[in-house]
Amino acid sequence: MNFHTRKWVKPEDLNANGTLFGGSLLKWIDEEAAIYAMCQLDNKRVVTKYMSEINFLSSAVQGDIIEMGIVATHFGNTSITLFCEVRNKVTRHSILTINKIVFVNIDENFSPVPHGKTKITSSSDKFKD
Ligand SMILES: CCCCCCCCCCCCCCCC(=O)SCCNC(=O)CCNC(=O)[C@H](O)C(C)(C)COP(=O)(O)OP(=O)(O)OC[C@H]1O[C@@H](n2cnc3c(N)ncnc32)[C@H](O)[C@@H]1OP(=O)(O)O
Repeated sequence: MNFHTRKWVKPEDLNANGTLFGGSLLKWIDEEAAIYAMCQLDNKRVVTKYMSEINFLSSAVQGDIIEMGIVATHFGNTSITLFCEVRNKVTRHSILTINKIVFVNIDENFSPVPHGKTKITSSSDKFKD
C-alpha cells in the first residue's frame, strides 16, 4: 500500500482536547478515497456507499505530519472496496484503520453502472483529455 497523501495537523484541525478531530480526519479520508476510486474506475462519478467500523488506534497532535494509505481490496460489478490506514509519518504509528470503504460507480442519472474493472491499475494516465 502506498501512502501518497500527507497532511500537517494544524490548529483548525484540533478538537477540544487539543488532538486531531476525528471528523477532520474522516473528511480527508473520504476525499482521498474518492479520488482513488475515480482513478481506479476511470470515472469522475463515484459516490461513497459504505464505511465499515472505524478504528481510532492513536491520536495526533498539532504539528504532526500524518499520511494516508488506500488500496483496493475488491472490485465488484458497480462497486469498489478499499482499505485505508492513516499513520504518523515520522513514527509510523498507526492512527486509524478502516477495513472497508465502498464506492459505487454511477451514471449521469446517479444510478449504479458496471465499471468493468477487475484489478488495480496505475493512475498516472487517468483523466487525460
Ligand atoms: C482526479 C479526478 C478529478 C475529478 C474532479 C471532478 C469530481 C467531481 C465529482 C466529485 C464527487 C466526489 C464524491 C465524494 C464522495 C461523496 O461525498 S459521495 C456523497 C455521499 N454518498 C451518497 O450520497 C450516496 C447515496 N446513495 C446512493 O445514491 C445509492 O445508495 C447508490 C450509491 C447509487 C447505490 O444505490 P443502490 O440502490 O444501493 O444500488 P445497488 O445496485 O443495490 O448496489 C450498488 C453496489 O453497492 C453495493 N452495496 C450496496 N449496499 C451496500 C452496503 N451496505 N455495503 C457494501 N456495499 C453495498 C452493492 O453490493 C453493489 O455493488 P456491486 O455488487 O454492483 O459491485
